[in-house]
Amino acid sequence: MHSSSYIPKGPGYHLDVHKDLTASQKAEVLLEMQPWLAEFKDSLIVVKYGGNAMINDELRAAFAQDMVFLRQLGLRPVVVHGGGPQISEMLNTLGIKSEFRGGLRVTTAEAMDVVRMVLTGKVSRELVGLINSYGPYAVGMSGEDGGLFGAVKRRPLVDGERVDVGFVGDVVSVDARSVEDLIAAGRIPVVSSVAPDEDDATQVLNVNADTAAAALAVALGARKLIILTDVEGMYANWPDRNSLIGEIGAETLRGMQSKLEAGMRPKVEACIRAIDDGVSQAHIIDGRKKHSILNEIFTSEGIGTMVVPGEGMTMRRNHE
Ligand SMILES: Nc1ncnc2c1ncn2[C@@H]1O[C@H](COP(=O)(O)OP(=O)(O)O)[C@@H](O)[C@H]1O
Ligand SMILES: CC(=O)N[C@@H](CCC(=O)OP(=O)(O)O)C(=O)O
Repeated sequence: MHSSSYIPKGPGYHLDVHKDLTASQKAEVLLEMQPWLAEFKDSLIVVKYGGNAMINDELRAAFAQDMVFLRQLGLRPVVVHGGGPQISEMLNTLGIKSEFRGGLRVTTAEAMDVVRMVLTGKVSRELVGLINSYGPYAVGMSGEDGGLFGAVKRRPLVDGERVDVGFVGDVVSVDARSVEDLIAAGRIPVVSSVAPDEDDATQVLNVNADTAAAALAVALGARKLIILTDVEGMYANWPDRNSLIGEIGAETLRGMQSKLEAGMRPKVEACIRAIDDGVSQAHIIDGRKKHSILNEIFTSEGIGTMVVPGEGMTMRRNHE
């Protein structure tokens, strides 16, 4: 059960939250949205919601509300979710050991069952339920449904060597028709990153959710890919907090790729892949801040790190 103090259900709720603003200040806030609403109305936006950004009920509720709000404003959000910490917790409870290599979970057959159960059976169900508590739009599906994803086994480079990480896949084909059908019906598709193995129809593979989100954004011809995570964005000199990147060209980012630490690596790879294949903006933003996605889309200064085609880099000043 969620406490009623933070679930903004009724129209009266916001009156209390914004009691310190005058009527004209409230109107100013709404009006700042106007040019961005004109720009992004009807836009298809793929949002990657990471496990580390799902850390409490309040954040999860705010995210669900944002998805419904975007949909009601006429945008077309599609959610691809992760659930790494939730998978680790379940593996731990079941006494199954798991480790990461090159940012990917080494996935045994036994662990794969748990990955599928947690992502499709638990995280997806909870997210769909929460979104639908604000408006009945969300429909959950996995990369296995309607032939959405096809994947092949992935062998990442770790310290210059190819390593076997088990049943881990990379998406190599996307048939987005099932997702497009849902969008056309006014739904918010909520996709979990499990995909059938193209080399063995009886096997499913564990796909990093950043990778899956990028592949889907490309296949749908999305206007934006937005990756929510547990940092403010990408830092040029991690962990120097004064080095938060505001905007960066994909070519410049490509040159920084080899020096990146785990965690950020799949996100940067996903952003570059999306931009290379026609998505015009990819963002890494802070999922620990409530409604960060609204700040990204509807304010002039935006939030977090934006990746665009080409070269160059500007830093983000005056961030919190
Ligand atoms: N250059 C960087 N900028 C920001 N974060 C970085 C960087 N390099 C590594 N990281 C790490 O990446 C983490 C985000 O990845 P991860 O924990 O896998 O998130 P998620 O669960 O949202 O997918 C950050 O919390 C941070 O520790
Ligand atoms: C291959 C691989 O590592 N898969 C991820 C899938 C979930 C995921 O990506 O979750 P986050 O977005 O929360 O990190 C895993 O098993 O944790």
